[in-house]
Amino acid sequence: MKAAVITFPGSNCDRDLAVAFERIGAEVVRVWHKDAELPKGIDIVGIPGGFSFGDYLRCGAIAAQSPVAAAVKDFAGKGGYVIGICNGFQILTETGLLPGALLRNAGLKYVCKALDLRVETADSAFTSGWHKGSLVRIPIAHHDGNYTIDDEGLKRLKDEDRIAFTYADNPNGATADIAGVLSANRRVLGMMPHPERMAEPEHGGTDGSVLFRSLAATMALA
Ligand SMILES: NC(=O)CC[C@H](N)C(=O)O
Repeated sequence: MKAAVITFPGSNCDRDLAVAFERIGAEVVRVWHKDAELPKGIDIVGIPGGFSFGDYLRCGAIAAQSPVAAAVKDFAGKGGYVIGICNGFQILTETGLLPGALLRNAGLKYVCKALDLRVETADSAFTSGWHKGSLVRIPIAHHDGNYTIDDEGLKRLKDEDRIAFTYADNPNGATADIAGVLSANRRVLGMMPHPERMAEPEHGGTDGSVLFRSLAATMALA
């Protein structure tokens, strides 16, 4: 399995995401935001958390205009797997690869804590290691995590079983408690919580590692 991890000016979880991929045996190639092409032969792109371009304009808006974003759109358009975590999720909504938008937290404060998520579907390469309804503990760290989508978009996500995770106790005002969503082909995941920060016993828990192990199992079968 070969993973590309992208770094933007202001990314701060790129190394952590690379380590999480390496722990499942993946070869990781680091990609700079100015690269207009992704490395050959990759199975998945990881867009890490952080504060790309200082969160100016809107979180993820400038990153979504970078040369690498066009390459990621092309990769996803051909059925490639992409995971965007936190700022990565914000970037994926800004590119249009995922629906909805991440607005300022309802409480207007940066929230940084571990909390419980409910796995809403096990039908994806990212969540197949859990059961629908599993409760998992994974941390959040954001000020713009208030996932917002109109009624029609929400209905579509529900009808197509594309809500990956919800918050057990909504920390940011997100529509329908949504913490993570899948693309229509189920190969692009965006999520505000950080599975790479809860992936080793030293992190205080290993629930996040299930996501990476699910991916490894899918890739092994491919
Ligand atoms: N941890 C992160 O990726 C932060 C995301 C984003 N910049 C926010 O604060 O909302």
